Amino acid sequence: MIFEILTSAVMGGVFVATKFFESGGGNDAKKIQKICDNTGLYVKENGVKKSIRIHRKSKIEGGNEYVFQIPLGLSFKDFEVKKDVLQDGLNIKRFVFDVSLDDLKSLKLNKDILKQIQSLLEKKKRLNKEIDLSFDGMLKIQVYDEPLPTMFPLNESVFNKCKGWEVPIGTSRSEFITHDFEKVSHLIVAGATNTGKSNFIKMMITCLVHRKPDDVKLTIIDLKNGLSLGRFKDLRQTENFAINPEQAKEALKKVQEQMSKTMDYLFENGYEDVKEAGFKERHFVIIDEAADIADDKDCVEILEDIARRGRASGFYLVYATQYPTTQTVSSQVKRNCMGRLCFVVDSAIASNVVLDQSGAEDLPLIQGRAIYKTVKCKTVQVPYADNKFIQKTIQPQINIRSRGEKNEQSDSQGAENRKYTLILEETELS
Ligand SMILES: Nc1ncnc2c1ncn2[C@@H]1O[C@H](COP(=O)(O)OP(=O)(O)OP(=O)(O)O)[C@@H](O)[C@H]1O
Repeated sequence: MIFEILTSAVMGGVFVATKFFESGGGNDAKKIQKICDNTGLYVKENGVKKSIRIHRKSKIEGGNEYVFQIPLGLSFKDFEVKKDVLQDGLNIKRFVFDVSLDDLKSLKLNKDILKQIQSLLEKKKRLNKEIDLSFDGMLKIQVYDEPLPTMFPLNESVFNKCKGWEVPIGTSRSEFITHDFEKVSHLIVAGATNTGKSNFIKMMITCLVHRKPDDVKLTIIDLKNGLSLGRFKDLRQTENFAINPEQAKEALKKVQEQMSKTMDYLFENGYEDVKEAGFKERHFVIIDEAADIADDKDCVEILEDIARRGRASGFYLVYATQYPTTQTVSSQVKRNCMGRLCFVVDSAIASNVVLDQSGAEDLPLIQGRAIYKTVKCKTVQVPYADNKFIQKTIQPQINIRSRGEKNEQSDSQGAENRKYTLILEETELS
């Protein structure tokens, strides 16, 4: 009996110690204050040193949030630029006992119990905390016990989490995040080369045609020579497909005409927008590498028009670029695109163009890692869309066209002829 009480007490102690060390021994706040002091993040007033002061600590999913008052004379930016120093400081030479409740339950109450506990205690892991900083009059530092996953594979269950006109954006540390085009009609997607923009667009199109096969219409402008989005060209939902600036201009003109007709209809019938009119259809205008048409005045004017009038008429813009500058993302487009998804960029200036704040230049070099912003910024890992999964998912939506038609048809055309038509492939026998 005494033996059982003693071992239970030891096991309980191990578990409590594990949790205590995992949460930073309860002293991450003190550690943050110390790091700030050591790195010069304090002021001197009349010879008296003034450091950051802890205001509140609260539990958040996956970690803790610490709220600090910062002394007059320091700015949020001063702390933001020291993010790496703070994060490394919290992780320096720290080990935790990686012992879960299940591990403890697996212990057997016999004479080997001490050996079993010893082997559990040897099961150590290095701390790998990540932090996020924000400011709302107070400095908020979120300390997460685990880093974000570096891979979030796309599968059908990810699509099933979306409702209405939502598409997956990714997972943050605490939640699955979607973008709802009915709430925020237009989206800018930016990031340096090879960071995951095209993957996001492919994933988004696959989701839309899978979830809304009869209601979604697509204009796809793939200025990466059609290489990245070519597999969507023959979807029955694709009304326009362009691979160069001339074709892009043609496609955009058609979209603008359609949009104007819809606006006229809404006006003549006294509707405020397509939602009120009960229209189910939504038309997505998707441009991958928009910088290539950013100096074409006609194209830019149409894009600005879509960004301005598209919400009411059900035309949604997805504007992706590798080069976010004030020249490639016009102020009109930007003002009307309240959704932003920014992968790592090369400078704080580029981050500012997309997000109106720095931060995306400091993202880790992990493909698919991005900052998503509508109102607040959230760091996410975007789902990775395997081409085989995409192909399998979109296959039922692909029109089969005759070989002759395939050769004849210019890349930007064919929408009207192709819509809802099944044209069988010619064979030697036909
Ligand atoms: N969400 C993701 N998770 C994991 N890996 C990804 C993710 N997105 C992209 N990748 C990887 O990164 C590679 C480049 O992705 P992608 O083609 O989307 O980049 P990009 O930003 O469009 O590049 P570029 O502008 O140069 O065309 C992909 O081939 C894939 O291996």
